[in-house]
Amino acid sequence: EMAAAETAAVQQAGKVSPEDSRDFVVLSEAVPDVILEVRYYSTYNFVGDRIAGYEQPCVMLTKEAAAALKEVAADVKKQGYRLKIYDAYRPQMAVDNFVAWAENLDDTRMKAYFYPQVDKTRLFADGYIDAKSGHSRGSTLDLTLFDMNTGKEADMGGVFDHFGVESHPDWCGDPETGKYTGKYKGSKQPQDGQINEVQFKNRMILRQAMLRHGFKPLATEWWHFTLKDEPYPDTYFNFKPHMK
Ligand SMILES: C[C@@H](N)C(=O)N[C@H](C)C(=O)O
Ligand SMILES: [Zn+2]
Repeated sequence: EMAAAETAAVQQAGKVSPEDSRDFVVLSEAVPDVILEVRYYSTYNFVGDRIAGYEQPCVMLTKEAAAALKEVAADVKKQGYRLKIYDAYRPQMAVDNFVAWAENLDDTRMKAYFYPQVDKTRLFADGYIDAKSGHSRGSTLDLTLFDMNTGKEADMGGVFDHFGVESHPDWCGDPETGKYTGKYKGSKQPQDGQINEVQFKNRMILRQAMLRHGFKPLATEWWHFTLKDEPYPDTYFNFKPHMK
């Protein structure tokens, strides 16, 4: 056990125990406007089972990330949307569950739904799942827009955790300029999975809102963002998400 002085020194150095949830908030309390669909608590995810550590249908983030997300929620609300959250803080034990699942190549129960074109052996190598995930640092989340006019999710031309090039933010357009091209990286005309201009623009509405309030994107997944100034860039937390 750590001596009190040692604990204080560790805290001062900006380090924190992976079990310490003190700086985390429950998202539905911090940002009541969000809609939750906790896919790793359910079995409708790329594994097909509830994921280790998800014992409550509860979503947590660092208080810093939640504060930024609250601004995003207000921003998109003015545009007629709410935020729908699929995952946020993810304990390391859940990521370890993904790794163990990936090692069992016989288990492809959910392939048709989540990685139809990508070989299971490539999911980590191609950047769709990380063995050390930003999600475990507590300031990363997966989300989409919910359109309040239609009462449905905005049409993104693809769904959360669809692992494949069709989910790359530069699929069929340039996310830097927001311009739709219908092509992949300016050249290849996609045979399958082409998204239309409305779908590309919907991805951009989400992306622009997230970037305006301090988040950065990921090159492989349009739904995934990390707080740029994340408070724990080196800590991979491992407590189970819980209502406080
Ligand atoms: C598993 C998927 N939802 C995801 O979060 N992928 C990124 C790359 C991660 O594992 O951090
Ligand atoms: Zn993610």
